[in-house]
Amino acid sequence: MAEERASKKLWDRAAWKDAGFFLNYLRPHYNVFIPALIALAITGGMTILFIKELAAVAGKGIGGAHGPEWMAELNHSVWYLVALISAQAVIAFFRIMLFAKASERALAALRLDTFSRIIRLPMGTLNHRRVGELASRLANDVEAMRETLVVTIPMLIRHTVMLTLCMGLILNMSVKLSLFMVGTIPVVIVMIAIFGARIRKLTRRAQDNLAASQVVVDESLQSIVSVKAFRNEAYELARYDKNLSEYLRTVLRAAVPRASFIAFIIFAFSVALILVTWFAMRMLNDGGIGKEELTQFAGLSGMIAASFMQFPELIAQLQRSLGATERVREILRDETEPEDDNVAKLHFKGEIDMRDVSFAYPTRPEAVVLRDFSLQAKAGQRIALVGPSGSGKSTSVSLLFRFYDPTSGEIRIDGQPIRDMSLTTLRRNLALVPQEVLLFGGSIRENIAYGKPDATEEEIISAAKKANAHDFIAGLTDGYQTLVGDRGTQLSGGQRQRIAIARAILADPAILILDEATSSLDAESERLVQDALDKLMENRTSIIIAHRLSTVRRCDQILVMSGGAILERGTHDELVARPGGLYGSLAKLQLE
Ligand SMILES: Nc1ncnc2c1ncn2[C@@H]1O[C@H](COP(=O)(O)OP(=O)(O)OP(=O)(O)O)[C@@H](O)[C@H]1O
Repeated sequence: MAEERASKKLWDRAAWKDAGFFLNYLRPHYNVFIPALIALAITGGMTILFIKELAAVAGKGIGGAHGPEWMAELNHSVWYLVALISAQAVIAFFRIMLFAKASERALAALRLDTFSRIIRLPMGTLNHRRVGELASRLANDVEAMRETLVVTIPMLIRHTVMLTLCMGLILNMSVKLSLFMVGTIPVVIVMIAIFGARIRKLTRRAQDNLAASQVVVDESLQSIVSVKAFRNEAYELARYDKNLSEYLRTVLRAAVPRASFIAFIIFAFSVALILVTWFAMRMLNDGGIGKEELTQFAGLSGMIAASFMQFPELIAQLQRSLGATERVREILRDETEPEDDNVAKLHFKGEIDMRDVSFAYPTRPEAVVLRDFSLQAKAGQRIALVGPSGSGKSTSVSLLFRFYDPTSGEIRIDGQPIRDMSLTTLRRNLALVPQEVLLFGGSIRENIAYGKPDATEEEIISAAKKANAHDFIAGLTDGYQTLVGDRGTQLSGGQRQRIAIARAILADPAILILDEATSSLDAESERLVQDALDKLMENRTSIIIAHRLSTVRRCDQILVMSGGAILERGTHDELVARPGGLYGSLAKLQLE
């Protein structure tokens, strides 16, 4: 699953090349980032100096130094140590601040860029990629990159500097002892390589299982009403339990190599310690090394071991981050819809001509959803689309918005092919009042102004009045400033619909698409909504995905769809009069 793809080998050159794109975001902050890197190297070096001096003083003291001269030397060393750690603390403060400044700014720019790409992706790509996956890229993958930049890379640099310095210093003290100590390391490296790979693989699988069980939690909580209504709590629990059991099995399987690995590492390090101590004591006995040097050697060796132990985790984190970087990079490479927000405003008359349009969704090219679909509307006409669920009504409308392009045939508005128009001009001339209105978190005012962000207060109120929404809004304590909660749940269906109508009135489109609500409103609410819709449809071309005969009756033309093709077309009276027609039988059913 995702994790499998997320991790990249360190020697994967393509992945590194991909990761290089991030430097473009970091480059503007080099003036801060590079000093931070230098500060990092300096503080790493200071830590080593600190350990070296501390160990030397201890070694000399334990080695038998005493008297006033020694006390003066000791005091001198202590002052030196205090000065050293104070300077280190100050530099560390600035280093962390500088790192945060550079990397957080670069990452914010990357997040903004990524979201701007995602939101401009064409519908086809959005369907293909699934919204949850895209959201997770923005959240998790960029977060993984953040972790790497703010924690992993600084740690890697710090430990590399420290390792190199320590090695240099101990080699300088005693080549023999150093080589003996370093000789124990390859055994540990081989064991890490063998056990580490197996553990990582099993851990990754366990994480996937855990993620799958999390999906069950997310899904069932999102559809909690259905779960409860069907009394399916036990069913969901069983699904969760199944994934959890798989996780448990994998995790426990991973426990065996993990336990062996940890036990072995502890054992191997202890044996190495015994061996090195034995060798060191022999050297001390032979006079090959002094007591002061020996404690220094021990202190620095401790630092080497501590740094060394960090590397496997740091490298694993770097590999995960390389994978995450690649996935973010993929989005940045996806082709987006053109940005043409600054085109001059052009108001259409509203003449629609869809001719012999056929279409299949890019995700399912074998399923033809529209066949030779034709729709002609003069400016100001009302056209109804009726037909069973899945017959292609919504699809034909999404072609008008150019969410997708037809496989064959042509769509023109005011005689111009929409393929040649700017998307902004096209979509600013269209407005959609959907069946189920979801409001954005924000105030009612902002929600109405969504179709025309620069609208004045008067325009907003006038639109709300036409939409029969002003009275109920004015009745709320905060009026137009009332915040609609998570997706506007505190407002009733009819109220939300009237806000959507006000939004469309304000946007003043030449062409209106109306997806009639199927859920029935109470009589009063229905009357208010219908009346608002009638005002909205005045002087505009309207395409109505219709479910009620009352609306259809007054339309200039009705297209009866089935299986992506138009079976019948005409006015209500013409269609009812047609013997054996689908519309006629539907009308009969509804009227009876
Ligand atoms: N994004 C998509 N990707 C692939 N197939 C799709 C997609 N959207 C819809 N379809 C398919 O296209 C066909 C027509 O769907 P469409 O939503 O246009 O029908 P509809 O007449 O509007 O139905 P309803 O009245 O239920 O909304 C259906 O078979 C549907 O499964």
